[in-house]
Amino acid sequence: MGVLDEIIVGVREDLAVREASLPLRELMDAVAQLPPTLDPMPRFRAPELAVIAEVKRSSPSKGALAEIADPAALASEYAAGGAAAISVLTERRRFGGELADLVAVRQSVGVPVLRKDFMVADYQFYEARVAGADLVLLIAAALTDAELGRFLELSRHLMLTPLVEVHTPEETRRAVASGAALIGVNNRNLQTLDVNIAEFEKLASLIPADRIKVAESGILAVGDVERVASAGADVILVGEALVRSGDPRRAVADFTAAGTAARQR
Ligand SMILES: O=P(O)(O)OC[C@@H](O)[C@@H](O)c1c[nH]c2ccccc12
Repeated sequence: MGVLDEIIVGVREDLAVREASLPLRELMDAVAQLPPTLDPMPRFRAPELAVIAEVKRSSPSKGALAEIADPAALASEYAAGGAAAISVLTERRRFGGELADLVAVRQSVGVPVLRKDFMVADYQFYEARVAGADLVLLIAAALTDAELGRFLELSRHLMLTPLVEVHTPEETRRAVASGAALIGVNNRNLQTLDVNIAEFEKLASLIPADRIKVAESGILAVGDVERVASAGADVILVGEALVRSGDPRRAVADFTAAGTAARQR
């Protein structure tokens, strides 16, 4: 079993516990009372490179990355640096996150918030919406075509913007065929955890011009930002480099400026 499959086993166990204490029916009732979500697409379509800045405590590949006692404070710094959106990892066992982090972040920033998790059941989408998410991640490698189609539909129904993540040519083809407007190339293979930012360069050419392209993972320095921006990234998703930077506001601003300049060359 690869790392992705192992993570999903744990995700399903944790999900069963939450579902037993808060039934889906109650989440569905709560959804009806919510204000509309924020639409990230206008900013993602702007000429400036967009940075999705991630709140990430640890990862299966690197272990502990940063303490992050106050995710809301970190997110405020990201927003002040010009982040187009904030990603919050809510997976507990391997990434040290929880849904409460997303609730706190939502209350502290005015930009769209992505629930970054392993979405495998309807329940998680209702949960994301009630917690205040505007976007959700759909990992093509973890979903059948039928599931992908169903979750895209459910996202639309809940006014959540889906980010469909791919890592192979075949997954890219599936994501394009699904009609997803926002497609992310994960430079990290989630089964082996190998990272190579050349993955974005390879797969970006398979994504039609009418979709928004996101480069995810392994973007550690300004040179990496320039490289993926030159290869056509509209958006970058960055965790490690920002949580370890010491000055997250500045780091987001620097990446945005470098990527924007590279796009204009
Ligand atoms: O910390 P990095 O290398 O900048 O990566 C951020 C983000 O791309 C990564 O956390 C990620 C991308 N896709 C995922 C799917 C699940 C968990 C995590 C991820």
